[in-house]
Amino acid sequence: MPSSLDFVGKTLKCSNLLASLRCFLLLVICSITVLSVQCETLDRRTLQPLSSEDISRLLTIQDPVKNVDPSNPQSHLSKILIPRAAGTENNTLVREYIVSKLKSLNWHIELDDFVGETPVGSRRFVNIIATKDKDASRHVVLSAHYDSKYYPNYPENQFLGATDSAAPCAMMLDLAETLNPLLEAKKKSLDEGSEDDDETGDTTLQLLFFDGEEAFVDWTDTDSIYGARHLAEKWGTSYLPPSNSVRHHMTELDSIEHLILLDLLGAPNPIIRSYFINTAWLFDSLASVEKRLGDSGAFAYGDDTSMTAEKWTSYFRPRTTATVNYGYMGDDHVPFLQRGVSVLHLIAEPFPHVWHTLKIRLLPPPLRPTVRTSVTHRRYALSYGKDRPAGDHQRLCIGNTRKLIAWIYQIDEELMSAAGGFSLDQLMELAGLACAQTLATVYRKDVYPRVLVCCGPGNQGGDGLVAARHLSMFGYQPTVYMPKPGGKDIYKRLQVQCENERIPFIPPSNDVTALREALQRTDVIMDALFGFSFKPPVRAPFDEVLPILNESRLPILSLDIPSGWDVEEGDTLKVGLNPDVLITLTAPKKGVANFLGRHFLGGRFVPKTLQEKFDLQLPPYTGSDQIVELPSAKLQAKR
Ligand SMILES: NC(=O)C1=CN([C@@H]2O[C@H](COP(=O)(O)OP(=O)(O)OC[C@H]3O[C@@H](n4cnc5c(N)ncnc54)[C@H](OP(=O)(O)O)[C@@H]3O)[C@@H](O)[C@H]2O)[C@H](O)CC1
Ligand SMILES: [K+]
Repeated sequence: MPSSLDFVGKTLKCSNLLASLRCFLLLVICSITVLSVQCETLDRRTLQPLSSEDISRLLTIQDPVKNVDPSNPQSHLSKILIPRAAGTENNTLVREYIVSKLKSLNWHIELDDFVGETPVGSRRFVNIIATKDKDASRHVVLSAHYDSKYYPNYPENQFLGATDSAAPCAMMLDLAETLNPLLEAKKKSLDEGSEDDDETGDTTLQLLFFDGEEAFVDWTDTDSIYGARHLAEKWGTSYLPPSNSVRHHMTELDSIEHLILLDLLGAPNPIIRSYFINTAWLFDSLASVEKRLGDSGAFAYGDDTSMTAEKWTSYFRPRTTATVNYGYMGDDHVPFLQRGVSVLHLIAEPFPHVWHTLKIRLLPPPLRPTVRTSVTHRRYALSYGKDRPAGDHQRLCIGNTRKLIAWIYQIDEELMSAAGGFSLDQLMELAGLACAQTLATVYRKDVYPRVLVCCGPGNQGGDGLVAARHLSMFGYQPTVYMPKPGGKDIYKRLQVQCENERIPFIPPSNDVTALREALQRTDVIMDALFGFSFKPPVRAPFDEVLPILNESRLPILSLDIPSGWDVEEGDTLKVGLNPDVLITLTAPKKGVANFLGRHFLGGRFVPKTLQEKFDLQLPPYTGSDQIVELPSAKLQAKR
């Protein structure tokens, strides 16, 4: 499958990604070791800490990169990383690979094989259940899904789902391989009676590889998590034969100590949160294992200096009483959670920026330009916390947009008229501040310090300059890229203000070499290129700039409308940026009605008189916030 391998090489070879995979692998290995090998009782709230010897032993048992290295065609990751939608031949190939690897390690394999009804007809699904000690009556379960998203047509059907969830599956296989000698030694000493530990002796590690997690059409309660729904239902009514260690009427589900679900892991710098209070202690234990590893230098890898003992930063968002939980996401754990299983959901949130996008290099040679296609299906539902805006607001804003673009010009004009009393400087200051606040809300500065603020020649470029100044004040390290500066006096003054803040500028040029270099030193892109006055098609030098930004695979936050999108029609020409986050100013434009990323509203300057005049039903801002988050388009559709 040359196209897949080429794609993998291009996307995953970067050292920070490999370092990230490696870190997570170490972390999971160490934590699961603590859980399955060392701890005395699993439901206790403290786990026995790892000694320095334990850590070095775990690091030296096996090279932590070998199995997750996508440039090695023999790695587990390479073997799994093919399009593998449920019911396809490739899905069978991947399943056979997983099963054969685990069988060779002497794990007990059970297949949960069934036919399910999907919107595209009947499909076969097969969950893989791998148990180290089949006689043990209690299970610490580690799980991920091995299917990839189904698409009917080329090129979308080449979608690989690297983080979703090939990398987690490869991590689980690596874990099985790494821990196997320890688990076997433990079993042997228990069998020989040289270790007297009734509780851990009856607990084993179980790996669940779910099939059919992805929706065939759109994520709904019935078109998603086919494998997990089937298994949770089946296990809820399958009783274990009574024995010394199995109490009467104990179901397979009762045998699960904790179900740990890995999803969307493998991209650099994930933010992982605690979602459930009954596994918060486990989450904290993982964070402390991570600290132990990080501080001991175990994450340092190759030439990448960002993971040294002094520099590494945590993947775990600390739990505080003030932390607002977004509730749970629709994923394979839900049917288990609903039946009372204790769950730890380890998922990157926000989702990796490679997620929801297909980034496919088309082969055979000659290589065609990389195409980036928006994925039309999102597959999760976030239950919103109480502090979220009511779900109707986006509909109300967008519902009025037929005339909105004309209105927006008129609102702008009226704001800056004698009756409105505003100057452009004032509006731009508030707009730019809202944009900086959005970036700081989504991308924390210890993980995403280096922001490349890409500014266009119009007022939106001015918003970008204001945002760059505020970001610098907030402690970020912005760099401004403005290939074609606009002529207005206000932009020159804003540039002076940035220079006084010692913000570096990339010299204006039609040559994109400097941009490419700057992207190597960037953590997140702020797209302040074009706003509501953009008229397709994209002209030079921006026709070169937009694909370079997309291909960088860095997270993108767009101002007002993703650059290159038609304000009314959206990304119809497929040349626009594909941002993860959007901060709309004044009111959402019709063109972004189907934007699927996180969507904020800013521009808290529209006075009551204009809101009434233009019948703008804007959501309420909270306190002194300059922004308010809108429910995603997908959530709207689900309501
Ligand atoms: N009330 C508000 O919401 C406020 C919003 N603000 C921000 O301002 C922009 C709108 O600003 P405007 O100056 O009207 O225009 P843009 O920034 O969108 O862009 C105009 C420049 O872009 C060039 N352009 C247009 N189309 C193309 C293209 N296809 N290829 C290349 N270049 C293009 C255009 O070039 P010209 O050669 O045509 O002149 C312009 O130079 C809004 O979206 C908000 O972000 C205000 O800051 C505050 C109030
Ligand atoms: K933009």
